[in-house]
Amino acid sequence: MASIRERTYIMVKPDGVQRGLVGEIISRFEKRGFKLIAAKLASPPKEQLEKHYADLSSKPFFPGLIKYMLSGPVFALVFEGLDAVKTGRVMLGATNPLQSAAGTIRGDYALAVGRNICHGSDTVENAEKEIALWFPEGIVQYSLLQESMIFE
Ligand SMILES: Nc1ncnc2c1ncn2[C@@H]1O[C@H](COP(=O)(O)OP(=O)(O)OP(=O)(O)O)[C@@H](O)[C@H]1O
Repeated sequence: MASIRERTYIMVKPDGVQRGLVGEIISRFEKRGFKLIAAKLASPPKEQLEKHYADLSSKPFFPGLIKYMLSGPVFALVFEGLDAVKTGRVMLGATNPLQSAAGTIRGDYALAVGRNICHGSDTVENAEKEIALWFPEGIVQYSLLQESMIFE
């Protein structure tokens, strides 16, 4: 059964930050009912981005992906809530924005796969690894007072 304590790592990529979409992306997750438990603007070193995307290191687009991710700051976020990983991916839309449904973040704000605005964890296991990589200092613990209005 899906947990209401499931966590996902969401990252606004450099194009999303430059285009002023940080607030919009946070707002969509907050309005959906997800609890914001960590957030920061960061300029990560190349090694951290290579670690984050290690599973793609053999892809031909990998060098371009790392260059793009190094082109400006990213905004790192962790949200908690029911089925956060899968629902977060649905909210982001398909990897290639040309295939992303309207109403999704990529479907509303992006056109190119190499400029697709945001990242979202693809499994619960990867989410936990990514949260540890991006927030070694830990996340913020607090109670969401409106929780009984979001979950049964
Ligand atoms: N064919 C491609 N050309 C250029 N960039 C690509 C291509 N495929 C993927 N990417 C970039 O690599 C990122 C990671 O690809 P992956 O297949 O893991 O998709 P994803 O899980 O939807 O994306 P993300 O991990 O960023 O959420 C994509 O979001 C995109 O920025």
